[in-house]
This record gives sequence, structure tokens and C-alpha cells, in this order.
Amino acid sequence: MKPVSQIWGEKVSGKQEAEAVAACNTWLSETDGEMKLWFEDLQDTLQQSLLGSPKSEAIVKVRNVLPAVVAEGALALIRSVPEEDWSVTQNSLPNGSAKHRFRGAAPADSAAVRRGLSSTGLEQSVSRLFQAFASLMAGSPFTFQLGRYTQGDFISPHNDAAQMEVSTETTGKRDTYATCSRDIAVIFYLTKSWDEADGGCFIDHATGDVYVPEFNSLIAFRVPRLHSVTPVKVRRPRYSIFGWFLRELSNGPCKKRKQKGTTEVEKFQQSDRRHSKARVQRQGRS
Ligand SMILES: O=C(O)CCC(=O)C(=O)O
Ligand SMILES: [Fe+2]
Repeated sequence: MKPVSQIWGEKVSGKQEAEAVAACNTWLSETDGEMKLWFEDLQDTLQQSLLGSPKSEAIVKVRNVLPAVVAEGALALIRSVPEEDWSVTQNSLPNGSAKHRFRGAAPADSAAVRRGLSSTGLEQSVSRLFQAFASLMAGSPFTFQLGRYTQGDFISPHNDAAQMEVSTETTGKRDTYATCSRDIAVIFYLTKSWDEADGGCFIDHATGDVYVPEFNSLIAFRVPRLHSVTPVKVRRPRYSIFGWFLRELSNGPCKKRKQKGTTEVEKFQQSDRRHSKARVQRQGRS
């Protein structure tokens, strides 16, 4: 980590960032302690409002999702992701997906998060963060990733509906795969002092409501739901953790993968590797 970094006009002390990351890691690793208690209320709120009967039509917004010091650590963590790990995604999907452009990093599904927990450094910290969010809907398979929108980035109206094959469990060296559809979308915002005038606002097309990304808050909703992100107007990055809780469609998990490189995370990782390779070549490293 740099001793003092200048990030789009924000002075950040490397020491403060390192301390925030350490506090975040400590809290997240206490799975049976404070974190579990902290998330209990949030779990109830989300599960009752999104899974209750009749099916909820509302978007749930929750403030102060993490203790303040942990949220600071999560922001420091996302800022410390190396530039080459951020992959641009823009209208590259052949399935007629909505127009969009933003950067994503560290995509992970349920099994990838479990594997990441036994690694070290940034990968472990990010996995812990994803695991914490995953506990909000314990038992559901999921996919999460880090998001970064900079000037001009956006997503045009779309409803998030998609099906995918994800690895849901790891037993020994073998992953179990299942065909899933997105069921609940969650977006956790990590950018400070963001105004409507900065763009990058979440628009709910069902109601016309505008959600300005608010530091340490999340929104969640049932998929499908038409929404968009307005173009970011400032150079300052808009950071988020976003993803979906999934519903298994197949009759029981499929034990064997159909084809190498077919899961959503693998596709992303392949494009990420191409992207990193291009950068490494440009930088003249071997
Ligand atoms: O970041 C947001 O506010 C929404 C992101 C979104 O809609 C998506 O990634 O599908
Ligand atoms: Fe979306």
C-alpha cells in the first residue's frame, strides 16, 4: 500500500488505510462473535421484507450496514485493489444485455468465496467481506463482485434477470455446479459524500425513485425489476459491492461441469486474464 495516496483529489493516509483494513479483517474473521450479532437484525429485515408472503414489491434500503470502522476498512480494501485487477465490462455480452460500462473486480460465487477464505492477503479479505454479505441470506448460492464506476460509466434500463451455472459447494477438490437464476439483487455502496449531481444514481423504473449511492448503505430487491444507473459525471470513483442471491433451477446440483470455462465467474476471469495480460505486456513485464 502506498504511504500516502492521492486518489482523485482525496488525500488518504496509507497508515490510516492499513489500520482500517486491519480493523475490518478482525471484525470479519469473528464469524461467531460480534459480526454474527450485528447481522442478525439485518438478516431479519431483508428476509422478512424480500422473502415474505405476499412477495414484496418494495426496494429495501438499509443504512449503517457495517460498523463505521469496518465500512472504512472495506472502502480502503476496495481502493487497494490493483488497477490491473479491474476489468472493464461494456456491452460485451452476446445476450442482448443492456448497454453499460463500468469496472468489476474479484468476481466470486459461493464456492470461490469458500476457497478464498483459506488464501491470504487481499483475496482473503475480499472473500470475508463477500461471506459476510452472503450470510444475509444464509443457504442461498450467490455471486458477488466489486464495482467501480468512473466518469461516463452507466447502465441503461435492465431487470437483472439471468440464468447461469455456478459452483455452489466444494467437497475436497471437487466443485458442485448448479444452474441458477438471479433471485435477489444487493448493492452495497462504498463512496463517501456522493450527490445526485455527481450522477451514478440508481433509478427504480417501477416507481421513478432515485437512490443516490450513500456510503455504508445497501439496497436490495427481488429480480426481475427494471432499473438503471445514470452516467457518472465526476472523476471520483463510485465504489460498490454488488451481486445476487440465486435460486437453483436444476433438480439437484449437477456434479459434473458441462464444459470448462462456462460459469459466469470463469467467463469474467477469462476476460480479466486477457485484460491483465494486455496490461502486463504494455508495461513491458514478463
Ligand atoms: O450499482 C448500482 O447502483 C446498480 C448496479 C446494477 O444494476 C447491476 O450491476 O446490475
Ligand atoms: Fe442491475
